[in-house]
Amino acid sequence: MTTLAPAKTQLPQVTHARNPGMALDLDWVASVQANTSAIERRAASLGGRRSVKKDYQAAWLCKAVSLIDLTTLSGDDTWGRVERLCAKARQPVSPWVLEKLGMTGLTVGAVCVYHDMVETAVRALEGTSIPVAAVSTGFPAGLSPFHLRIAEIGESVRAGAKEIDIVISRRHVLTQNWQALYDEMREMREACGDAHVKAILATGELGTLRNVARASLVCMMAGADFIKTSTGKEPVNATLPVSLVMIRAIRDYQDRTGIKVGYKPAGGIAKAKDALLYLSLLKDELGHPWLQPDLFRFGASSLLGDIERQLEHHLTGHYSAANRHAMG
Ligand SMILES: O=C[C@H](O)COP(=O)(O)O
Repeated sequence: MTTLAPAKTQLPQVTHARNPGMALDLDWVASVQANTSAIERRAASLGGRRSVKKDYQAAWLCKAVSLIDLTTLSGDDTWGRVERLCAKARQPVSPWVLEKLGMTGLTVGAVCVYHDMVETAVRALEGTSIPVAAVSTGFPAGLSPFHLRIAEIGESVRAGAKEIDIVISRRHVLTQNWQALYDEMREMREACGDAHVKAILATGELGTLRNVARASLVCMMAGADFIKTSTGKEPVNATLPVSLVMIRAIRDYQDRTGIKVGYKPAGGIAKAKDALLYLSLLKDELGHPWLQPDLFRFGASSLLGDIERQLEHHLTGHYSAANRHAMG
């Protein structure tokens, strides 16, 4: 695996490239393979290696911050919690860290909340360019009546969400009903209007890596702007093997259509070193264009806390008492 070179200190704004999609190509879907043992071997080889030289680490950790969809998706979310999250999204790391690194204007990629919290988040982020992402469509199971899932997307867009994270019907994948998956995704895409759409595959519930690869492809054909691993609520969420499969599906889709689709691993990514591993994997497999918020996000509720601790350690050589306490 190659190491990451120094990260640029000037951070780009989020722009939203769109995937127009294409007609469902069932022959292409049928031809998709996934060699599980080769994928698992490759994923295992990634874990043990340093992905970023020590000197570049702080800048890359800040880069990772700019790629986070800072998330709260809990049944006990309150408006106050969402407002605090948005304050953190505006200023994710201390000003002295940015000053030391010669950076300005670092924010997270987006704030991700349930539909009910969209208006609060939009208000709390006023004056910034940080988009609000809503998990709509009966998140996390996606089993509410279809017309209600479509209506929920419309409500979230009207409330100000610029990004909609939809969940697919896992049963369409498990029964290999690619037409149904395509039609569902297409209709959800249309309901999003100008909002950016991320398709959550819930890969931990799809059975095989081949199913993950095929579902990725069908969602991209139907116009998903991003494909996302998980809701964070499945027993198994983002993993490296699943990421390899989805990233390679994105690469194949781009090779054939010229269209770049984004990738969002989500669920259980809580360590700074894992974030760097994902960035390194992305650079190896897709190249630099994907290391930007319009083509890559981490869906994460607690990653930022660990990145802050690692930045502090990196820049001062020690952890403060507060951070030692937070680490347990
Ligand atoms: O989409 C984001 C995930 O729900 C976040 O999962 P996490 O709480 O394990 O970081």
